[in-house]
Amino acid sequence: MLAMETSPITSKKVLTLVFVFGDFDGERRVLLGMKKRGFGAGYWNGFGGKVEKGETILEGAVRELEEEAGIRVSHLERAGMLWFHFEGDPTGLEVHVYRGETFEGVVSETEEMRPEWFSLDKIPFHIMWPDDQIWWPVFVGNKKFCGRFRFAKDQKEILAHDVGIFESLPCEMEFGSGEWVGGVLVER
Ligand SMILES: Nc1ncnc2c1[nH]c(=O)n2[C@H]1C[C@H](O)[C@@H](COP(=O)(O)OP(=O)(O)OP(=O)(O)O)O1
Repeated sequence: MLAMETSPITSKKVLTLVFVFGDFDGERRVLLGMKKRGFGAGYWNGFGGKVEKGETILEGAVRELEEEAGIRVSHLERAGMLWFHFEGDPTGLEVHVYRGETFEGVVSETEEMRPEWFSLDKIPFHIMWPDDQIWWPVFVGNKKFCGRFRFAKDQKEILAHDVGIFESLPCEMEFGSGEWVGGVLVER
């Protein structure tokens, strides 16, 4: 067991993260975007960002997808929640993960993201946030999940994490309490 926090979390930012899936002649692919600027630049990721005042988290997810990839989804399914804490930073990140299947519009490069479809057996984990490969199998397995990750100050090394599979969301897991189980996937 690893202690959950060594520096306290006193505030949080709420963010969204959207993955759109598609079938290409029987091959299942996911749309990822290369982040071109700002936080997470240089990583492939889903699409998303901060939820703005006056919008719901779902509305924020739909807006960010359109702003970053040029496409509009009519339905997003809630898939999971991720919490991130960087050593020494009192602001934690609460990320709401969604999956989409159908969309309108043409996938387009934007100022923030360069989108590309990836076959599910060729996900570029080595150029993604290091936590992604931990929760990804649960996510693509269509299970609802929640995960907590404590990163070192360098924002690269994961010091502790805890990922759980749940019947429904929100999950019975909290950001700032309990113990984080180092490197273990916990079925709850
Ligand atoms: N560790 C990790 N793994 C996977 N995905 C993420 C993280 N940390 C993250 O923040 N994310 C995701 C969550 C969001 O989708 C983006 C970050 O959003 P950001 O670019 O900061 O928000 P915007 O509102 O688009 O920012 P600006 O418009 O101010 O540039 O990464």
